[in-house]
Amino acid sequence: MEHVKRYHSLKTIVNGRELLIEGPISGSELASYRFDDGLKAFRIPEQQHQALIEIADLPEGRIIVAREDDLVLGYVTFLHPDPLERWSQAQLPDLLELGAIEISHLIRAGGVAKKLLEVSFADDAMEDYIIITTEYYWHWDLKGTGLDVWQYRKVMEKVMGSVGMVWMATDDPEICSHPANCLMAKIGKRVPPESVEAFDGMRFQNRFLY
Ligand SMILES: CC(=O)SCCNC(=O)CCNC(=O)[C@H](O)C(C)(C)COP(=O)(O)OP(=O)(O)OC[C@H]1O[C@@H](n2cnc3c(N)ncnc32)[C@H](O)[C@@H]1OP(=O)(O)O
Repeated sequence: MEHVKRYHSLKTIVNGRELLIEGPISGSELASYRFDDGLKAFRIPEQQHQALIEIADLPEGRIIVAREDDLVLGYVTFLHPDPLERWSQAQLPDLLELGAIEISHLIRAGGVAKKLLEVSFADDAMEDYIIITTEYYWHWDLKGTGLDVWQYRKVMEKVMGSVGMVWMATDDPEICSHPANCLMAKIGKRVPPESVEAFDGMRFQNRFLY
């Protein structure tokens, strides 16, 4: 499968900061930007910056950023699922995982997460993919936001739902281990039925239990 990446962008102002939301961008572009210290939800900022640079250059990888001049203040990643996760079992070339979305405290609750996804899905190529995201409450910044798990889950549903990602059932043990965890997905218009069937097969692997 050819992974087509078409650049889109938009401008917005949050907390007096003029932001450019753009992508997919290349690894070398990302390397030329600074990375905000507050982007530390998944790894220390330097390591996360490096990880995103590598994802940007993967054939299927897509990084969309929110930046003020050359300072990255938010990002979202899309790539094939980790080989250790069940979502990679069928080796679907047209399945991408929204692996991480993070916005700096400096500009949170200003609509930037939703705008990152708006720019991500502005590319018609996204209609060729099943896009999934796995929501685990232990990845959430409950302390920083002061939200409880259900309030945070609501925020994630609003962010993901803004581009048509919907909750989907699964018997994945990690997801089922807490009721606030969930799988969300969007199946693109041009995804063939065989891929959807393979995805459904990965969602339910313990049918004999029911
Ligand atoms: C797959 C994964 O990556 S899971 C992990 C997700 N990432 C994290 O938890 C990292 C730390 N958190 C963050 O980076 C951010 O808080 C995010 C990504 C969760 C949200 O980003 P933001 O830019 O603040 O979200 P955005 O402003 O677009 O808000 C989306 C909706 O949630 C609401 N919202 C956002 N933050 C809050 C809050 N703290 N309290 C109440 N509502 C909130 C917004 O008002 C908006 O609601 P609306 O659709 O009714 O207008």
